[in-house]
Amino acid sequence: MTGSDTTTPSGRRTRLGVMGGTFDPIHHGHLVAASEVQGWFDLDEVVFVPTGQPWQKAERAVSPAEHRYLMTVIATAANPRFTVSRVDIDRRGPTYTIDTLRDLRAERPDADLYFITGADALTDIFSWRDADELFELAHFVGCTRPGAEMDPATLARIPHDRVTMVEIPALAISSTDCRERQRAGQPVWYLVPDGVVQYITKHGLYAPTDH
Ligand SMILES: Nc1ncnc2c1ncn2[C@@H]1O[C@H](COP(=O)(O)OP(=O)(O)OP(=O)(O)O)[C@@H](O)[C@H]1O
Ligand SMILES: O=C(O)c1ccc[n+]([C@@H]2O[C@H](COP(=O)([O-])O)[C@@H](O)[C@H]2O)c1
Repeated sequence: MTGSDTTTPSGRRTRLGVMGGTFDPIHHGHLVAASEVQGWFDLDEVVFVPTGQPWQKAERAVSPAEHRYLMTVIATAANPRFTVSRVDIDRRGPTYTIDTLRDLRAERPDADLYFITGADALTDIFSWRDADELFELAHFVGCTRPGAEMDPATLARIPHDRVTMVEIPALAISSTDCRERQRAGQPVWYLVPDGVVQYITKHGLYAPTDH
């Protein structure tokens, strides 16, 4: 190993977790998953990357990117290892993870990338753009959550040294559930960080008429 590619005090390459999501809104399931994977792989940093245009969610209205970006900043602000990137929201057009990983690699050539995703999202990975190339750019970490186990046939198609499944504490929270609760006037306290509850209220997100 040469001096130019070692950037941590221990001499190993930097490990950068990448947590991509629509985050409409970000919730404690996302934060626990990122925190667990950070510890599991001893990641130096986890960068949260809100999607610009999530093309596979085109059938439903998604909140404006700036709202989703700011809620992600609020939710991650207290953790010194968590950061937020604008690469996907500042790129025009549909968001593809292949572009996310290329952009982050250009920004951080010193780092090994670990893309963190839910098992449900990982099950669909061969429908993503340039799927086979994704595994050359990052190690994939699939988080299982209740009701979202990984399809074994899909798992078998991923190069075995480029994917790890991690069982995280069961947090059956989804953004869909948070939006529906807010629309129904039910509390979202403790499902999302306090600052995100306040942001949702302040900006009138997920109002009853807003579907
Ligand atoms: N409770 C959870 N535990 C672990 N991973 C999760 C959890 N909720 C979401 N994820 C994962 O986080 C990533 C980003 O998720 P996303 O922003 O789409 O949230 P979501 O709750 O699945 O949203 P929606 O209900 O709107 O589809 C995805 O890879 C998803 O699988
Ligand atoms: O690259 C693709 O074609 C692709 C298709 C669907 C989802 N993704 C990524 O998967 C992550 C989770 O997406 P989502 O829609 O479940 O929030 C997020 O980073 C998306 O950009 C990527």
